[in-house]
Amino acid sequence: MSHPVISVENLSKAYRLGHKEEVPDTITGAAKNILMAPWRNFRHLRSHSITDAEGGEDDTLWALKDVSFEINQGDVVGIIGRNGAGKSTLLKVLSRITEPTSGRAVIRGRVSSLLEVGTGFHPELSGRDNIYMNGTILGMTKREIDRKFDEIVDFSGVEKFLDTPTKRYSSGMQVRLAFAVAAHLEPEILIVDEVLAVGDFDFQEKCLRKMQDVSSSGRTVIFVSHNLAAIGTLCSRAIVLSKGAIQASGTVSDSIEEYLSGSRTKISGHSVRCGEKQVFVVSSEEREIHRKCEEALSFKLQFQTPDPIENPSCGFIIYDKSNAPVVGGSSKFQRQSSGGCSNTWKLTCDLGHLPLSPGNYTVSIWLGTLNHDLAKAANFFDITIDDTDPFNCGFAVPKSWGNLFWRGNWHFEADSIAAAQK
Ligand SMILES: Nc1ncnc2c1ncn2[C@@H]1O[C@H](COP(=O)(O)OP(=O)(O)OP(=O)(O)O)[C@@H](O)[C@H]1O
Repeated sequence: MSHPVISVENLSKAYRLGHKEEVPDTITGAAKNILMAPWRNFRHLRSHSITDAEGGEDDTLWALKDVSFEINQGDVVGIIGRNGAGKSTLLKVLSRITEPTSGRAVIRGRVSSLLEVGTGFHPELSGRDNIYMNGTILGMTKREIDRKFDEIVDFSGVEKFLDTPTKRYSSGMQVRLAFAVAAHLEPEILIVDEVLAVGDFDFQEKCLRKMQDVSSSGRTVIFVSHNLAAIGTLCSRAIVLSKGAIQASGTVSDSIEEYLSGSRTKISGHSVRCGEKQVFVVSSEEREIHRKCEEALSFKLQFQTPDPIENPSCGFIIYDKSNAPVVGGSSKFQRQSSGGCSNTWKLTCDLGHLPLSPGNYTVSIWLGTLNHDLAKAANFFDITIDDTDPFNCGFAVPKSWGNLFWRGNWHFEADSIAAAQK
């Protein structure tokens, strides 16, 4: 049976605003940090009591506030949250790069982490020396590192620069080597912060595959990313952080749903499962569209797919309150798509001046390619048409007309011949 390898209890981390904490950018610095921790904590307690005595903590920012969770051996856990939610701070505490202000994180196993660019490398040492230094810190013998060395170099693609100090590497090269080192040195727990933001598509793919390999060999992976589709593909569960606290924790699908629904920017979203572990994330800019009759109607979607797709297509059906379809359309039937290949797409669908009668409607959407279905989402967003007198004539459109009203061109002519014959 799997047992907890990480137990986080009431973990909090405060930063003083305007007093940027020095975060070590090398493993040696991190080791020094750990040795200095008791002294810093003592200083922190003193400064806290001084601040309290002065009656204010206004300059304190809680990057993490009372966070508790457990992670079992073999779990692959995604950490998601908006910018500034505390994700990187949590990973830094788990990697012992920074000390918590209160609470604790108990880690059982050898941790290897890929945090911010440059963390974990000594800038003056060559790529080669950094590989050996990291392996040694992880408790590996020289022979063990020798065995992994070629694989690391091959994965990172920095062979030509192995004897160059890493401070001369581009940020992309540093991340490539750092990920290769972190993932190949057989850690029991692999912690990775947003590796997918750097590097080209092939490298991102390679990283995801490597993390999958690490997890399938029973190791624990903790992975921070803003790429929700990648989190869905890789992780078995997810934790959502919001303003330093846990907003949700559970299955990836539920957590992503919760994350998208809690958005301050009013982005609504659905994560739709297709296949075993694949999560397809779709978000719309508005959850409720309010329009006047015949006012131009459009909707915008963003979607991420686990694998890149070509020629995406979108369809929609608008339903009335009794769930009867009113009208639908599809870019596939109109053979309108986009060239290119990507796993992140933005779409604007312009419906023009659709003459919907006043009332409430729901919209379901379909996404796919010209040849395949990818996902369907019912009740994706609502449309409310909220004026009752589109003709501006003092009469409401009767419900009995149905869900569409029509603005025809009416030509009346007095039929004078017929009138004369009477
Ligand atoms: N070394 C530091 N000194 C002072 N404040 C910090 C420090 N590191 C982080 N913070 C603050 O703590 C909060 C949480 O930051 P953190 O980097 O953990 O967020 P995040 O969720 O990783 O964000 P992002 O998605 O943008 O990377 C932010 O308000 C940030 O400004």
